[in-house]
Amino acid sequence: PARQETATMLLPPPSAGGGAIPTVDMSAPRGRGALSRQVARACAEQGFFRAVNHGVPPAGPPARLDAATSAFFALAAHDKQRAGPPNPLGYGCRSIGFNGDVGELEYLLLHANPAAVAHRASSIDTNDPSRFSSVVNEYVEAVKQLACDILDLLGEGLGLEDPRLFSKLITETDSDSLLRINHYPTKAGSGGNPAAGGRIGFGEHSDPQLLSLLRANDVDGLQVLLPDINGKDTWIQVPADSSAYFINVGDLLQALTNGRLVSVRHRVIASTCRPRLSTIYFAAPPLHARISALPEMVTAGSPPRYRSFTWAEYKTAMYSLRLSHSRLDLFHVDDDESGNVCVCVHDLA
Ligand SMILES: C=C1C[C@]23C[C@@]1(O)CC[C@H]2[C@@]12CC[C@H](O)[C@@](C)(C(=O)O1)[C@H]2[C@@H]3C(=O)O
Ligand SMILES: O=C(O)CCC(=O)C(=O)O
Ligand SMILES: [Fe+2]
Repeated sequence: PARQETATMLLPPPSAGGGAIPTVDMSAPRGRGALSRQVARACAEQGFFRAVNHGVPPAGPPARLDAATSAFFALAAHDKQRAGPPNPLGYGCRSIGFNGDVGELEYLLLHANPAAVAHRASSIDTNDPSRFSSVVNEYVEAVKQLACDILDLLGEGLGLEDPRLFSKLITETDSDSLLRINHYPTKAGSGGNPAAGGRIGFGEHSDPQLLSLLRANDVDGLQVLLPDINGKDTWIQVPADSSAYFINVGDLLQALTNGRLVSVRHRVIASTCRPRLSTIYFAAPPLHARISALPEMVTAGSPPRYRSFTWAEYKTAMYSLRLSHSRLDLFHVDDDESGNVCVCVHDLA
């Protein structure tokens, strides 16, 4: 079996990432066309970018959510456990998913719809659950708007017949989007010594959904796996920036675009001296949404790479697998099959 990273393993130093990670100014200083091409290019080449001037005021919903979630993580362990164990939603500590993955973190995983948030809030903030719900809901609204803007830019940049197709998937009332808040505490006893060694905070993986929008405090730790100039995959350190959103392509966007956009692998190395707090919005379609390559993304030279599946089917597969599994591979069509489909598409054109 493949060797799994353990929570205490020492890791080779990552490369400094400043140059390799694209920054996108969402205020479109060079116009919307240039912006949509830049977003599409970053998602095709790196599957990852840093969004600045994104229009979500840091002192507004993000600050209120950070205050509410920090107050929760500061509670005594038995009070936090009222919101757990994760099923997979709820409060979790160290254990990730159902298949034995662990990391040096605790977290809250919430369904992003208001009814689900209200249901959970009573076990998270026993004093004022409705305040907790409204803080989460206003954050979700703000970040969903940003997700829609980015998905529309992608639709335009890729030249889709319906450029709103991606954003429509996440604005459906039964969309399956999630909000995750991760807290990586410092290691007790390390004495704030940064040389104490890297610990796996959140192991290597790709995000299964369409698009993820991550905001974190000023503590480093996020790394993305990108090819270096010789094409060798290398872990790149993402410098912390609490004023930015870090955007990554998820597996579903890779499947819909027939591999034009890439679902980037990433991980978190927990700092030994300062706690990291990160919040990730995973934009997802409804469970019944069917995912297959868009006709614009299929050509004679680029036949369908993945067989069609629903988001519900994909979720069932993903929950049966370890975090590091490349789960999209399960849906890969073999070369013979894709050759046949390609002939059909060509004939119909
Ligand atoms: C080990 C697992 C945790 C995870 C479900 C899975 O079986 C494989 C995918 C994992 C992941 C990674 C991105 C997100 O943090 C997450 C919420 C998701 O949708 O897929 C987690 C899942 C989880 O923690 O439940
Ligand atoms: O906590 C982070 O900074 C990233 C975690 C992550 O990749 C995830 O929750 O899917
Ligand atoms: Fe992730």
